[in-house]
Amino acid sequence: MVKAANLGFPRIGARRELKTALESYWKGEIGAEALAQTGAALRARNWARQRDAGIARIPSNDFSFYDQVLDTTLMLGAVPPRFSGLSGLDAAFAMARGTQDAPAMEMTKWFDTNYHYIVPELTAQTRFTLTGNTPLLSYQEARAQGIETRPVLIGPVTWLALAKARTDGLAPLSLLPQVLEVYDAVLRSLDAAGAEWVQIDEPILVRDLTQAEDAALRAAYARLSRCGPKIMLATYFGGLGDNLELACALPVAGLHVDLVRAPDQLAPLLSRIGDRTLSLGLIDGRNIWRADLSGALHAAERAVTVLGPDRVEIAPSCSLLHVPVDLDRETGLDDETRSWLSFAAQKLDEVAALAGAAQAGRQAAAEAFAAADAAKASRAASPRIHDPAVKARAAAVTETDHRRHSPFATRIARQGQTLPLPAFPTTTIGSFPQTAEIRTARAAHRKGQMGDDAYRDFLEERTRDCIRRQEALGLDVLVHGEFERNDMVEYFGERLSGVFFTANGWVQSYGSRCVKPPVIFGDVSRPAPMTVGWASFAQAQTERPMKGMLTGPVTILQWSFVRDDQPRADTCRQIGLAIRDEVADLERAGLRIIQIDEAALREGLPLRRAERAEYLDWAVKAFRLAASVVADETQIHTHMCYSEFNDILPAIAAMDADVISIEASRSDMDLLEAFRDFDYPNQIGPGIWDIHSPRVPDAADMAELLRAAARLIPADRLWVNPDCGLKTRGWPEVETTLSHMVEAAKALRAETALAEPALA
Ligand SMILES: Nc1nc2c(c(=O)[nH]1)N[C@@H](CNc1ccc(C(=O)N[C@@H](CCC(=O)N[C@@H](CCC(=O)N[C@@H](CCC(=O)O)C(=O)O)C(=O)O)C(=O)O)cc1)CN2
Ligand code: MET
Ligand SMILES: [Zn+2]
Repeated sequence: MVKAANLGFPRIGARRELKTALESYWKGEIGAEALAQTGAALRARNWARQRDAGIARIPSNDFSFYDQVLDTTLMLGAVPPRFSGLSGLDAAFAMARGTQDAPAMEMTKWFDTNYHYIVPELTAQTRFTLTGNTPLLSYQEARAQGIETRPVLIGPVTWLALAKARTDGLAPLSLLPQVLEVYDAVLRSLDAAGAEWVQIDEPILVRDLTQAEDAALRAAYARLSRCGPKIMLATYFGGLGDNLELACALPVAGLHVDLVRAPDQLAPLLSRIGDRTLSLGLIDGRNIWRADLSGALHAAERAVTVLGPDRVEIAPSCSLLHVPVDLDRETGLDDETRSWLSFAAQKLDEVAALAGAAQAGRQAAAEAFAAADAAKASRAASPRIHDPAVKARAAAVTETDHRRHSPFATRIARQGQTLPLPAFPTTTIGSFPQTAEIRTARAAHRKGQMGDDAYRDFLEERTRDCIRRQEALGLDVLVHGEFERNDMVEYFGERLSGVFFTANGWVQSYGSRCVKPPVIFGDVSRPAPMTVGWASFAQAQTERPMKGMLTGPVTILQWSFVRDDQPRADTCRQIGLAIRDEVADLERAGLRIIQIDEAALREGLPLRRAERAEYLDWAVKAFRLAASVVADETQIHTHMCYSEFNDILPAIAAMDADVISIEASRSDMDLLEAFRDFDYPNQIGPGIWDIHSPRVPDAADMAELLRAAARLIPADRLWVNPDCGLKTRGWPEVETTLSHMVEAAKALRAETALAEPALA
């Protein structure tokens, strides 16, 4: 029988119950017991919901209180010594968030998603021991509720490939044998407990593999296949490509493949899969469009014809972690829009309908198929999607639209005249604390309990206060604080045509932090200025330069759910034009510095090297299209966080921003080596404060980071700033740390004896 399967379900909860519980626990408002209960209730609800939807292969161990990669690190006992003495959840939270004595572990993006994982740290001293068998506990917990599950583990080779060695010359993969000891024990314990299958995720199989990774995969599965449970080896976020032979040679009982991103791999798989079970990832786990069930059924039927029904599973393309929980909570959408959409809960129904139809024909799920066909027809024809004026403008874009008037050297000299700044100028990345007071006021305004005038007065008051505090701290380039914004992408999504937003479409980004990605469904344009009012208001409050603050086209694209009926490059160019209009209006309003954040540029990089040049070409062009409208005197900044920059430096240089701020503190400025090696020509602000940790660094720490930076980058090109915006932090730590940061900048100015011209 064709089985309906799932690879993972969102754990944050339809009402973000986990977020609330975690943040209350961290504040000391609830105890460990209450937090554990919230977790258990979410797991129970998710298992029951999947069973009720008709899912036969239900995942367990897909839950995490913070991050599943971190949980794997804990399971392996690979806890860095600075966290020793802590155990269980408190160890996990200390590793993820840092403590005053122990800086947090690094955090970075999970493949090409906006989900962040905690990077495993390995040294020559790292030893592996099974510590806390959560896969087993979770399997038994579900079983006690009468639900048979397929435990999920991150594969040992992917875990090692994502790890970072802290000992020179240590190759993480050389530790595979020790790691496999632990996996071996876990799998045997699951076997003894009665688990027939386990799901092991090896998404690195969709990347270009090194020879060492290839060999590690062969060694790992030769061993793990002998531990008892049948292994469903899961790959996702792309096609197997030239790793297809390898994947089909591994001695596993089943293989899961992503047929949304790589539909063409079905044919070669059917001829090479041998006697394995094939799990068809046909329902998009990365987007929120209702599936084209009829199209998907063709693929499913081909597989059933070749393999027979017992060796076919139907599944989402990847874990449903990356989509919101339940469309039923979106009561504000019109019927047409709603008919186009599917969130995690609806995707379970789609999987079940497709499995039913693959087994017994489409009449077995006639209603679901009729609704899917109708939605497809309506999206193809809807006049709300196509705007001829936007298409014409995008088609008329020329090469010169992507170019600043003069090269960087000329621009920076002109900017120096109109914008006198000291050496090591200090600034922040944009947002200041989004306090409960601000969120409550926004919620009240949204519900109509606070009028427009009162809300504006309140925000003006907060903005003025923020500017006064920055002046008092002695910062050189100020920001308005972004208090009017719920999120740096959602705010723009709410103001652009061709985009709609949801009320509860939350997706986990890291830890307790969630985002509500806008939905780009049609041609994009800017009906009216989006930020000019707030930027002008802010500039009017101070003599110092104020940065206009925008989110760039690539980041808006990457952090939204995007229409799948035209190339992403085309959508991105339309957004680029909308932001260009905003940049022009900000300059006209008197802003001399404009920051265009491209935090997601690296994240959008295709996982396969062969596809990267094309992406970087259109992504950089969209940024330049947005930025190049200004005069030489106007300084363009950009900002990126959580990025491995090494492989995209030419593209970053090609963006030609006058100043870039980057996340660098958790990696101790390692990142800057790449900028030095590439001879990056423009100005850089390497972050010297890890703002994702509650830890408050002192001035000496930050000065030390600046000295490290100054050894790599000429001092007259360095800026001083945090890693990222300060929205998640509280005011006391912000004021203390920024005063330390200003002190560190002054220390460096004194040491390097660069002349410090007075502020205009
Ligand atoms: N889209 C996006 N992706 C990103 C980032 C980012 O800033 N944005 N930053 C990087 C790291 N990721 C992050 C993701 C989220 C947050 C974050 O702070 N998220 C907030 C939610 C932001 C938001 O949308 N806030 C809304 C809604 C807030 C809310 O929950 N309101 C309550 C009511 C509040 C009250 O009464 O107190 C409700 O609606 O129920 C607002 O301010 O208006 C959170 O999880 O807490 C930070 C970083 C990478 N990816
Ligand atoms: C995730 S990048 C954040 C940039 C934004 N300007 C902020 O400061 O919050
Ligand atoms: Zn950032």
